[in-house]
Amino acid sequence: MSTETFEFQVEARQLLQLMIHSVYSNKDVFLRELVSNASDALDKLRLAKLRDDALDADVSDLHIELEIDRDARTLTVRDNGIGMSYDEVGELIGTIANSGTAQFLKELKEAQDAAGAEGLIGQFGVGFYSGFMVADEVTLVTRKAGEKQGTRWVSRGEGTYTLERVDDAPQGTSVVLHLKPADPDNQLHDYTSVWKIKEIVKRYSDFITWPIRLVGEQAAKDGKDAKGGEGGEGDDGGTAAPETLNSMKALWARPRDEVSEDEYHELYKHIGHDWREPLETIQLHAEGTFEYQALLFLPSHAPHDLYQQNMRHGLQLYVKRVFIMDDCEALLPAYLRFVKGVVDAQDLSLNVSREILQQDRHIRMMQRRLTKKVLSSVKSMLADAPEKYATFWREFGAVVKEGLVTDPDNRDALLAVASFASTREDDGTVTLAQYVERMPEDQDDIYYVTGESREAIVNSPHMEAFRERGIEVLLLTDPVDEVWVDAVGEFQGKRLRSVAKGEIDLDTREDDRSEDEQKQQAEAYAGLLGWMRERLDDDVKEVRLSTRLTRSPACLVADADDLTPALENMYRAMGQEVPRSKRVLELNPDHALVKGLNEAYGEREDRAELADTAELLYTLAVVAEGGRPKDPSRFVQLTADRLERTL
Ligand SMILES: Nc1ncnc2c1ncn2[C@@H]1O[C@H](COP(=O)(O)OP(=O)(O)OP(=O)(O)O)[C@@H](O)[C@H]1O
Repeated sequence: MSTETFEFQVEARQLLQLMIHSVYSNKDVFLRELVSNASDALDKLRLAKLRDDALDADVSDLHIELEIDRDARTLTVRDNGIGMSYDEVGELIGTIANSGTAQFLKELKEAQDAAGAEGLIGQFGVGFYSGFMVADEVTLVTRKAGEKQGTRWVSRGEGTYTLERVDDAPQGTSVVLHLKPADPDNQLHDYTSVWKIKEIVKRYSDFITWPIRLVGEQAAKDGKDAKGGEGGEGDDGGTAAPETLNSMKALWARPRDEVSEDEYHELYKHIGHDWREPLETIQLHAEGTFEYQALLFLPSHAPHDLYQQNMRHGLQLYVKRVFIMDDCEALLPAYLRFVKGVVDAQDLSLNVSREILQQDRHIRMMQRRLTKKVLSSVKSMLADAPEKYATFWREFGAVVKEGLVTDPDNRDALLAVASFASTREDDGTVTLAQYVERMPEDQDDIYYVTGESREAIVNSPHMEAFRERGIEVLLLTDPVDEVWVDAVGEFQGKRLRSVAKGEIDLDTREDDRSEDEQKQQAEAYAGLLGWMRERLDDDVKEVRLSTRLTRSPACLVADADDLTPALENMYRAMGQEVPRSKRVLELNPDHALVKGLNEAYGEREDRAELADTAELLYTLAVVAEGGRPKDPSRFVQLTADRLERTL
């Protein structure tokens, strides 16, 4: 058979280099990764056979084998699972499909220290490549279930790999690692040691639901040594039955006090494809007519693909201990798509499909229950483990808030755990309940401001009167914030109000201007305001005096039920037609520029010059809220012209 040589895709090559020069200090985990892949392959074969009994594959003794050959210095990880076709090997092993990988590699390069790199590496599909941490050559032989011919893949991890068709491949996949010399100073242990392999399996893969067997001469020999026998050269001991190294206990079915945190964490890493510890473990046993067990994990970091359509969900569905599917999106609402774990149901058909799940009444009940359980766990974190909660909310808050719009049934539970940056908090966040609690008695509404970043909004003109009066304002900077505040509307009877919308009437609070004075002022400005409205007719629907401003000359506000510019843009980005809504220009009657303009308006007949100033004032308001002037060069020209006159 001919052997073809191929080049790794660029990203794959970069990742391999990282593996070879090992950014990851704990090299033992390579075995966990290979066993994890083998276990997935067995799950897939069992399922494929279940769906198609005619599939030419033997599922009578599905298992994983580990074989040590000390003389050849090889360790083999073998499964009799689904296998891969010739093309699949090239696609799956030669390239990296994960779109976040480029981003990951960039970040990895930027991560100065090894700890940072270790943290990053766990998020990506580097599983198989981790073999190159301990081996200088890897050979993979595989045969896809139902196919006659197999494939051999060989690589030294240096840019190329070879592929060759083979006739005598057994069912499944075997990965032969040609081990590097042991180097204990760099945590590169001797992986031909039976003791070491047993230890690693016990630590990282005990819960794997398939038997992991130690086979071959070395196993028998060392096993005998351990029992006190002479062992030694020439004793082949090959007749001993293979030993199963893992307990295979489904962790989700065991009482919580019998399982250590470490064991849970290893399961999380297996199903979550994450090398880091989870933030929280949540267990649920539902008894009754529809029985199921769930073991859910909240990760400690948001994955890179959290906002991508094809994001890999981390929920696995089992039916009576049989793995049915990965990425089971029907079990939790989309706003909890980052939750990983296992749900094992007793009374579902093994043939259940995604389409059926979407409509199944029991699944919907399960989804409701699991959602409530996750939200109540977050609530407990908020109350009892504020730092954990802070991490959770920093990583996932923006996604969870989607639920405020899409899941009205759980809105109260979501509002109870949601928290927000605020003008009163430098780093931390405040919940709505806390906000209301510390609101002064004469304040009726909950105020918020939306925008791209804290820096961009905290000093916006709209905030001036609030700052002056010490009124707390929530700083909402996630795109979804614009949407949920409208959908939710109020909390504990208090309206949620944007500081940039509608007329803000802070006058019920002690005001420094009497009503008479206000009236006089209104009359004094009436002419200017009317004239400006006409001049700026293309952009604004009203020009009025402001109660918001203390330092800036002008700002733009929307009417209470108008869309904000950010929302308009969002709808347009989604392809919806929305008319551009004109806004209201508010002027600060205490600002010298506005006063001067009003006087000039009263005195001058020729208003051409004033019209330019009015336009400038409007554009300043646009710029102040982070917008772009409609005609930037004209704006610069007008400004430069006026600056020049001040010299
Ligand atoms: N033993 C195996 N049997 C069958 N297919 C395998 C085996 N090992 C790997 N594969 C295939 O190769 C793909 C890539 O494996 P790899 O370990 O690089 O990443 P992964 O398992 O998808 O992700 P992660 O590393 O995050 O677990 C797998 O998704 C699987 O389709």
